[in-house]
Amino acid sequence: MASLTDHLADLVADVDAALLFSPTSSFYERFADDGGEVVVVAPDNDVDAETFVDLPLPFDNVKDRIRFGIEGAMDADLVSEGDEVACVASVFDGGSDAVVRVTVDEEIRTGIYDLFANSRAEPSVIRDVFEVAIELGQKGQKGKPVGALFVVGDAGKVMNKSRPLSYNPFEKSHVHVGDPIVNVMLKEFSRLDGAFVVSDSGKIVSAYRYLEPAAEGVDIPKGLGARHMSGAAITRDTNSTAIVLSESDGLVRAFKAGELVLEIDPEEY
Ligand SMILES: Nc1ncnc2c1ncn2[C@@H]1O[C@H](COP(=O)(O)OP(=O)(O)OP(=O)(O)O)[C@@H](O)[C@H]1O
Ligand SMILES: [Mn+2]
Repeated sequence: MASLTDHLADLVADVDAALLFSPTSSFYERFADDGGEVVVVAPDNDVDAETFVDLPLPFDNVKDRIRFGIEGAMDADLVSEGDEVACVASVFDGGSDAVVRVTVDEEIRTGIYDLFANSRAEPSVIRDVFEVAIELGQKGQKGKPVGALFVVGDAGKVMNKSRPLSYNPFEKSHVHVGDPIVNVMLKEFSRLDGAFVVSDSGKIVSAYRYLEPAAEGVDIPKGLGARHMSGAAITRDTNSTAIVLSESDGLVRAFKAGELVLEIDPEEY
C-alpha cells in the first residue's frame, strides 16, 4: 500500500516556487540547498534568505498571510499569473506545520500589499486607520452613512498644505490610532467636515483640516467628488497615504502618489 507521503506528494508536485513563511534558519537551509525557487516571507530576513519578501504585519489569519505573501512576491516579480506555489506556514505556535498549494492569480492582487509595505507610515498605523474606516462604513453614524477622510503619514507637510476648519480637538494631546478610546473619538468627529491628519507613527495630529493640495496631475475615477479629489491630490503633493470612506457609495478607497490603489466594500470585508 502506498504511504501517506506518496498520497500527499501531489500537493507539492511540479510547483514553480516554495514560499516559506517565517522559517527557522535550519528549515530554510534545507530548502536553499536544493536548487528550486525558494522565497522567504517574513517580518524580517533573519535567515539571510537570498530571495525575501517583507511581511509588513503578522496576520493571525493564515489565509490573509498567504494572500499578502503571494501579492508581495508578485509585486517583486518572483511569481506570476498561473504559477503553482507551495506555501509552507505555521498555523499553530511553533515551526512550519502546514502546506498550502496555490495557483497564482492576478485576481488576488488588490494593491493592499503595496499599500502596507511601501507607505511612509508604519504598516500597523495604515492597518488601524483602515480598520476604523471599514468599521465606520459598516456601522455608519447612528445608522446613517458617513464619510471620512484620513491622511496618514508625512503629517508636517500635510499640515502645511491644509488649513483648519475648526478648533483642533487633538491639539496638545498625545493620542494614537488603534487605541479603543481613539476609535470612538474618531467616529464621533467624523460627523464633521474635513480631514484627519495622522503621523507616520500613528499620532493623531489634527481633525477638521481643509486640504489645499495642487490638483494637477491627479487622475482619479470620474464621479468621485471633492473629498476623494483632495485626498488623492494630497498624496501627490506629500508622501502620505489617504484612506477615504465615501458617504455616497459606502466604499473605502486608498490613494497613493495621486492614484487610486485600493477599493474595498466594507460590507464584504
Ligand atoms: N479639500 C477638502 N479637504 C478636506 N475635506 C474636504 C475637502 N473637500 C471636501 N471635503 C469633505 O468632503 C465632504 C463631502 O464632499 P463631496 O461630496 O464633494 O465629496 P465626495 O468625494 O463626493 O465624497 P462622498 O462620496 O463622501 O460624498 C465635504 O462635506 C467635506 O467634509
Ligand atoms: Mn459627494
